[in-house]
Amino acid sequence: METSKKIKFACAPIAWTNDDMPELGKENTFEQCVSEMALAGYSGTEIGNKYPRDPGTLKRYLELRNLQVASAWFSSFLTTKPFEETKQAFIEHRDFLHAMGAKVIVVAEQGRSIQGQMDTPVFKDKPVFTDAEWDLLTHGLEALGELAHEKGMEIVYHHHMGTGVQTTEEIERLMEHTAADHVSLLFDTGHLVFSGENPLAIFNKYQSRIKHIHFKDIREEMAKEVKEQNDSFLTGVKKGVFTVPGDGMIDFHPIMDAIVESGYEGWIVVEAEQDPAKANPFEYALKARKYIDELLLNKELVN
Ligand SMILES: O=C1C[C@@H](O)[C@H](O)[C@@H](O)C1=O
Ligand SMILES: [Co+2]
Repeated sequence: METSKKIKFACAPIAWTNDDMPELGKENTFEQCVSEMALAGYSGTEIGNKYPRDPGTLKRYLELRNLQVASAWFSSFLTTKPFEETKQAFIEHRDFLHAMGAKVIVVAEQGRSIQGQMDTPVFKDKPVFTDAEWDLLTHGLEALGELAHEKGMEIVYHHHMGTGVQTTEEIERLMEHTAADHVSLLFDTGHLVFSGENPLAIFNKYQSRIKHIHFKDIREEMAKEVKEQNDSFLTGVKKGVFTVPGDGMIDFHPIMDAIVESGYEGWIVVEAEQDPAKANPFEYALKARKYIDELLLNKELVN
């Protein structure tokens, strides 16, 4: 089997410092984070709160370590705020990512999201969008897609636990009601399996629209406990629901095979948020890199 060299591997800073819960990893510095990513064998990074926001400064730190910017998260509020507010914030984010050389912009709708609420049960109380909210979301995303095109970029929509686009049906509705050339999809293995979806089926169905990938694994017992005990998303993260690929219940072999066979070109980002005091980020980044190398074994590299 052949692997395009155009698949690149990145690491997300969330394993070092968690932007959703800044107390997790507050002792870890930006320079430690990017140095350890590079040392573990990754060629890219996403962007966290501790990263310098000035493109020139950030480039200098990253170039020293041969790291590129894969992308960065953007929270949209298309269902709950006037479009202009999301638009202005999006343009600022787009321009920063463009200056950093990224090609895709991660977008996740946060209208009525419970992903940041410490005490709201993630399985019981996730939002379910009304028809009117779906219209606001799909039309707004298409408009953001057009704004991204102005800079030769794409938006990649991040389905996410505790939001209005989490389940297979919700992802399908989003894909069916948005134009393929305006709205692409981010494929996050951890969120799909945590939610009870079939990641391989989603990948196979939407491979032509998937332009960014997050790899994370699930500790099965913890996921079960979060559901049974009505925990929030953040409590789940603290308990250790997520871990790096190869350390949990997901078999990444058929997933990697499907990605390679599809001719995917872009980033695969190892993004496994857990408490850095319990799971040393450098150790886990290395572990994931080793597992990915095993997944790619016997796959011939071509240009
Ligand atoms: O891509 C992501 C960004 C994080 O902030 C988020 O909570 C995490 O779960 C994720 O998948
Ligand atoms: Co993700």
